[in-house]
Amino acid sequence: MSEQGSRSTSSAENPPESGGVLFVHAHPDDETVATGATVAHYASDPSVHVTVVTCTLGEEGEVRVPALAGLAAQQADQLGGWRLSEYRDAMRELGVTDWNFLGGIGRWRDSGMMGERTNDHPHCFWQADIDYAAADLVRIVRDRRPRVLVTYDANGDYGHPDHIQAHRVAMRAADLAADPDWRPELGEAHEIAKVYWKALPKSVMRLGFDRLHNSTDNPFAAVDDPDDIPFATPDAEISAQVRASKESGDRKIAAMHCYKTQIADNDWLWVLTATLDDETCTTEYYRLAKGKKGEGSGEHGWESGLMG
Ligand SMILES: CC(=O)N[C@H]1[C@@H](O[C@@H]2[C@H](O)[C@H](O)[C@@H](O)[C@H](O)[C@H]2O)O[C@H](CO)[C@@H](O)[C@@H]1O
Ligand SMILES: [Zn+2]
Repeated sequence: MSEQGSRSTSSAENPPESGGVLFVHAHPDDETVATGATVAHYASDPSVHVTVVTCTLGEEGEVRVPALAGLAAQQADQLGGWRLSEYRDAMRELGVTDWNFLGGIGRWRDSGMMGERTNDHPHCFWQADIDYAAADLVRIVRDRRPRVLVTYDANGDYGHPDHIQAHRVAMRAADLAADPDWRPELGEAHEIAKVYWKALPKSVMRLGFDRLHNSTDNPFAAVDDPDDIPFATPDAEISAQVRASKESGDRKIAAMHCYKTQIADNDWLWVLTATLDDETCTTEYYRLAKGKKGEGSGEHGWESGLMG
């Protein structure tokens, strides 16, 4: 039994070098919104062990359910516990049993948006020493021995401090886990074969940008040209396109519905989901940051999965 979740298979059923995939995310809901269809896809594959590590409880988040407003950080400061319950429901919808919080539940606090006073909180993730925080992830890597790691790029996708820190800690842990001379008491060294960063192709960004143009809750309302949106990736730099099955897509949507405090019923994410076809919503993209690209196909030679 891992610290918080329970491993779906014992190491005997899940030999160390089998196709394990480790997702490292910053807040409860990122694993679903950013990679939920991919997580559900592999969680349904008996030959792949899925491990999710989330770095904070999301204590500084907004509360988009009026009746729960009192949970906010500036009031009862109980949002972290509430988001933990949302997270556990979402894990169930995605079919993930091996879920974990970095360093244990509550170890690292949500840092708030870049530049906010909360970035200085002594227990926030943005203040974490990288090697110190990475040690807990090395322990998980050396125990689960995944073939693939998925996290964010160096900008943390969109520049949130916890996302940037999740990238730094995940990449550092991948390096340290492979070094047999580094903290051998944390387990036998293990080298992760492939590292992917979640990515959004510019072509998909443009499609979403146009569809959101008339939405009342449009986070990109001030942007004139989708090419000015910094976190989209040129299609040619994308390595993998994971087209999830309808079942995995349905699991992603069900998991998104678990996060009522973060994704309100009128949220732009639902507007986008409603206006795009199912396949666009449940197709997720990745850039290969380390390792050998598997066989690709189509116009861009994209891989269709991560485990090749
Ligand atoms: C998707 C994600 O990473 N969400 C973070 C983010 O949430 C944003 C924040 O509440 C901001 O104030 C809002 O304007 C914006 O709409 C939200 O996406 O930052 C939160 C605080 O660190 C974090 O809890 C949330 O998970
Ligand atoms: Zn986040």
